[in-house]
Amino acid sequence: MAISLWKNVLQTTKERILQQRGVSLYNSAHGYEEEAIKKKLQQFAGGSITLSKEDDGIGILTLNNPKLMNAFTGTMMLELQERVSELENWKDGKGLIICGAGNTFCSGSDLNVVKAIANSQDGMNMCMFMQNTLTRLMRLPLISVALVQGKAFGGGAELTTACDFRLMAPGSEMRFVHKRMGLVPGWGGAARLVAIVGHRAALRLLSGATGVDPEMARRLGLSEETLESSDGSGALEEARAWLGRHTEGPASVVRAVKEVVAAGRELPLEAALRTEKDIFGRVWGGPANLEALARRAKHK
Ligand SMILES: CCC(=O)SCCNC(=O)CCNC(=O)[C@H](O)C(C)(C)COP(=O)(O)OP(=O)(O)OC[C@H]1O[C@@H](n2cnc3c(N)ncnc32)[C@H](O)[C@@H]1OP(=O)(O)O
Repeated sequence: MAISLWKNVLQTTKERILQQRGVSLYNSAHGYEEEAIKKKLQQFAGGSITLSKEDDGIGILTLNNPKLMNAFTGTMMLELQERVSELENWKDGKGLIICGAGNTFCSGSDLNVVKAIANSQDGMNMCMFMQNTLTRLMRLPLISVALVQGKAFGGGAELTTACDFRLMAPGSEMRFVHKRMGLVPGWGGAARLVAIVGHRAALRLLSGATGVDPEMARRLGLSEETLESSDGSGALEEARAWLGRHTEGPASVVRAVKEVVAAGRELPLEAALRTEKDIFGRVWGGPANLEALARRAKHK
């Protein structure tokens, strides 16, 4: 009796921890040295990650390093972590679009950084740092879209898989180039790709370092839609309109929708069901629910 009670408490605590945003996958118990890798990444400056939080509850996160096809410098990795913390605290947020400056998405890690930290200790720390950040990004209670223009290569392709959806502009390309670099994805991109396209397609894309155009991405279920516009502002407007259709309504409800799906994706069935019950309890009889009942909403 006492043992089963204890097991239940442990299980519930584990579920709560999983659900908590901002909780990192890795800590010092895993040999992760966060302060050491932050200090190292700080030495490789350049580019920036900007976040604009709009009144309609949509955030626009822009990778800015167009000189290097928006490759991730060390300081950009640090800034991404800061922006994710900011988004975790944005209670009015409903959606997020991630895009790159200069009509291209991101060419992965800055190869100058890769060269400089090509030793096991730094590599593992950088890998854990980016997995922590991208897992927190994936778990945000915001519906997220990667707007792929130009190239999304290497870590850039991995970043797109941390979003709920991908929209591709005409002529754009995603490519997991890691194998050609003697690598495998390390930012969580392989695990997420398998979840999105299945293990056979993921193996094909990784083992062939295959370029994926918008049509192939649609066929694989990697992209939701091919946009009409290939220029920066036109594509962004289309992405906003697309996301706007999924983020219509009060933030409390949109965020709850994302949360039940995230629980279903990440938790074992019973834990997911319990989480769904808790989230249901938050919206049931809430202002949006009462308002819909009062207006006798019909769904034609
Ligand atoms: C997490 C693991 C990883 O992400 S490993 C890194 C994986 N990424 C790569 O290997 C990408 C290497 N780059 C490329 O294949 C090409 O530059 C791509 C992205 C196809 C773009 O080609 P293209 O349109 O012809 O432009 P370009 O080659 O002239 O590039 C413009 C300038 O940007 C630079 N650049 C590009 N990508 C990176 C990168 N990842 N790190 C550092 N620099 C990069 C290019 O070297 C070029 O610079 P420069 O004008 O020659 O000084």
